[in-house]
Parts: sequence; C-alpha cells; structure tokens
Amino acid sequence: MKTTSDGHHIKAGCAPIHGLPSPAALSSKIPDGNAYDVVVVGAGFAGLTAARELGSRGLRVAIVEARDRIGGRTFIAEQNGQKYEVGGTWVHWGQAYVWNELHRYGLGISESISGTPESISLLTSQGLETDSAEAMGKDLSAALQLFCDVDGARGEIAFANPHCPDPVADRFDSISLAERLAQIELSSRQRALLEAFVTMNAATDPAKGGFYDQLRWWALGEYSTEALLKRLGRYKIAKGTSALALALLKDSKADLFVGEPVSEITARADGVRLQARNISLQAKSLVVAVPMNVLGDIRFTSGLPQAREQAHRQRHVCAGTKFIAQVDRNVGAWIGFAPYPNALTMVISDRVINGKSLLVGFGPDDKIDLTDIGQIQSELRKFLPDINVTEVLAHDWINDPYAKGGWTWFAPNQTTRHLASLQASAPPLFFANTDWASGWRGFIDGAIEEGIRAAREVGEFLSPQA
Ligand SMILES: Cc1cc2nc3c(=O)[nH]c(=O)nc-3n(C[C@H](O)[C@H](O)[C@H](O)COP(=O)(O)OP(=O)(O)OC[C@H]3O[C@@H](n4cnc5c(N)ncnc54)[C@H](O)[C@@H]3O)c2cc1C
Repeated sequence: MKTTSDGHHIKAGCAPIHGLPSPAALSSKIPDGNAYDVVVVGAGFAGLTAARELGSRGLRVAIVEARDRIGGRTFIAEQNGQKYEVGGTWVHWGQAYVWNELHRYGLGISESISGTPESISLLTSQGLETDSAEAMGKDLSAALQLFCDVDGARGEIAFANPHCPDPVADRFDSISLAERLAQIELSSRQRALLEAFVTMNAATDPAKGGFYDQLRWWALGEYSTEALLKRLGRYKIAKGTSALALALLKDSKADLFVGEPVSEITARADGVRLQARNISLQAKSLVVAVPMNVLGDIRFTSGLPQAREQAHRQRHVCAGTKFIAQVDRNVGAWIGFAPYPNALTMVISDRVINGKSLLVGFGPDDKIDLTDIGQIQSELRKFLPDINVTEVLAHDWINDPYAKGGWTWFAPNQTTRHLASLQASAPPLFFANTDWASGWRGFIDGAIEEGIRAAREVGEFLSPQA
C-alpha cells in the first residue's frame, strides 16, 4: 500500500513519522490523449461525484488533484490491520446523498461506541464534572433547543426547509454564536455544555462563528438534539471513507492526475485551459471542486464575475483540529466536553482495540500541536487524569495548503452575502464543493450534493437541447 504525504503517526517516546499508508494514495492514471470534454479540479467527494456523473453520460473526463491521494478532507490510514479515519468520518441515512452512494456501492456502516455513551464529563474553570449521559444529555438538549428557538416554534417556522431556507431565516445571519449565547438564560452547566457543543461545531471562537449555521444544523437534525447527534457522530462507513472515494473514481472512468496543484485557469470562447504543476490540459468545460479557503489561490486569468471574485477572497472560519489517540486503558462509552477556549472542546471514545480505548479529540483554532504527543496527553489528562497516550495519528488540516480549514462554518453575514455567488456557475466554469452546498454544507453529504448539481449544469451547458 502506498503512503500519503498527508498526516503523521507518533508512538510515545518516538519522533513523528510523516505520511500514512492509505488505499487512497494513488499514482496518476496515464491517459491516452488529452482532449477532454470536462476537467474536474479536486478529487474530494464533490469532484469525484461530478466526474462519476459526467463519465456515466459518456463524456471524456480528467480529474486533476493537488495531493498524492484522493478523498480531499477524508481519508483512511491503515496501520497494524486497523483503519483510522483521519478527516471526515460519520454519515447517516438522514444524509440522503451519501446514503444513496453507500447503497449504490454496497458499503455498510459500523458504529462508534460513543454514539451510545454511558457517561459524559464536562470540564470547566470550576473543575471536572462527570454524570450519566442521560442527565448531561437532558441539559444539553434543553439548552440547544432554547438556543435555536428563534420563533417560539423550536426554529421550525424560521428554518422550515434547511435545504432551501426561506429568506426569513436571513435575519439570523448577522449575529455570532457568542451574541446568541448572551441572549438566553441557562444554568451554568447548561451554558457550559452548550458553549462546548457550538464551539465543537464551529471549531472556532464563538465570537467568530455565525449563529446561522447552528440553526441550519438544528433544522437538518429534525429540530432535535438526539436526532442531530445521531447524524453527527454515530455511524461510520465500515470499510472507510476511502472505499467510497475509490468506488466513485472507478465508476467515473476518468483519467486521474495526482500531485498536480492547479495554479491557473483560463476560460475562452472555444473552451478552458488549465495549468497545473507539470501538466497543461484543455477541455470544453471545467468543474472547480476545491475548498472555499483555497479558491483564492487559483488565478482565473480571464476574470470572474465581480461577486464571485469577492467570494473567492472570503474564508469560512472552521479551524477544527482532530487527532486519534490510543490510550492504555478502556475508558468505556464516554464523551468529554469543554467550552471555549479550552484546547479540546470534545473527546469521544470511538472503539476499543485489545482492551484499550481509541479516543478522538477535537479542538478549535489550531490550539494543539498535533505532532506533540506530550501536549496531547496533557490535554487528555484534563478529562481522564490517569491515562497514558501510547500512539497518535493526525493530520493538520488547518495548515494544509489544499484545505486551509476543517469542515465548513460561516462567519456572520457570509451566508447572505456570498453563498449564492459561490454556487453560481460562470460557463464554461462550474463550481462544486461542500463549502457552498445547500443542504449538509460542510459534510460528505454536501460534497456529493454539489458534485451532482455541477454535473447537471455541465451536462446542460454541453448539450443544451438534451
Ligand atoms: C477533521 C475533519 C472532520 C470531519 N468530520 C466529518 C464527519 O464526521 N462527517 C462528515 O460528513 N464530514 C466531516 N468533515 C467534512 C468533510 O470531510 C468534507 O465536508 C468533505 O469531505 C469535503 O469534500 P469536498 O469534495 O467538497 O472538498 P475536499 O474534500 O476538500 O476536496 C477538495 C479537493 O481539492 C483539492 N485541491 C485543492 N486545491 C487544489 C488545486 N489548486 N489544484 C488541484 N486540486 C486542489 C484538494 O486536495 C482536495 O482533494 C470533516 C472534515 C474534517 C477536516
């Protein structure tokens, strides 16, 4: 199995080893020509889905990917017979686009044990409090419901359809999570749990994260904390996210160029030209499937509509770090929460290997040096004082030049000012990424939704009469 350039693995007492063995690490598939109907830039789920959709219509497709692997902000690392999800992980049947793909390719699911927790610990400046998951869950649920009840109907009127929000929802786009927190009365435990939860979701200072996205997640989760939590962190793709990425790639029959960051795109009357590190390609149209936070790194030499140019200068604010830590004992079906500015806002026990828990830690604003196993252990010991960390696997998504962020979370006013421009096409250029999906924006599901939308638009552009 090839090794990625992304990610690293550290054993206690040893230096980090950079690169992780992964089935998603691939070589370029050498093409037999370079006349394409469509070139897709980026081999994350949005790009792979667009390529599959276009390839299945008989179009000649090439995918140009900056990294030496596919899957974008998701990939599986394989070590000692175990699979580790380094980026995006959890899926749910309430996420219709990804569920459809799992069914199509016969991919089953497995469960994280923290999806049905027995206990939850809450770390605050007052100390560490551990209670039953039921009692803590009730407090979080009451707090989140109040937080999202902007219309006296649990948000169900204001946000009746999260895939196509009524303009009435726009008025909630101007405030931050912190401003909304200040508007509601809560017990100190409810407040701390809610602050931890929304910081976990936005993965940044609640003063920087927009309230609108939390309302959107709430509506996508059927206006219920329990239903939302099941969608966020219980079910994983049993063979890993890379199995789905590889199935999409195979089905696309596309030529794949890896290790080819695209620097320049030129759109002309007779088609599109793209310049990457070592190659230059031409096509009738092109799908840009890179994240919002790196759109500004590609030069569009023929210019773009003004609103889109402004949108390319925007960055979403999610700065989430994630690591996977093997510890020396079984901590049970457990979750830890801590409000901002703690370096970790959530820790979960994912599974048990040889009687020892595998923990997944999440933190905001790049506060943890993911190559420092000592720092990771001392942050985890704030929740679990007697554990020792034996191994860590992680990737630094925030400083990754092809992501520059985690999942998606918009700042106040970004949705109303820039979402429509990010979604708009500029034929022969089309744009697809989870960062501007209509539904599960910021999730694997949103990426697939976007790939399908962009492919439909390209199809209409290339065969307007069909
Ligand atoms: C730590 C973490 C945890 C997450 N957890 C979950 C989860 O549990 N569930 C869930 O549903 N989602 C989760 N997500 C989000 C999910 O991973 C993403 O929403 C989704 O994978 C994005 O897919 P995409 O195709 O839209 O974008 P990306 O996956 O970012 O793909 C874009 C591709 O474009 C490439 N690219 C960038 N610039 C260039 C360039 N100049 N030239 C060529 N190629 C370029 C990139 O290398 C990348 O391969 C998580 C994300 C992170 C980072």
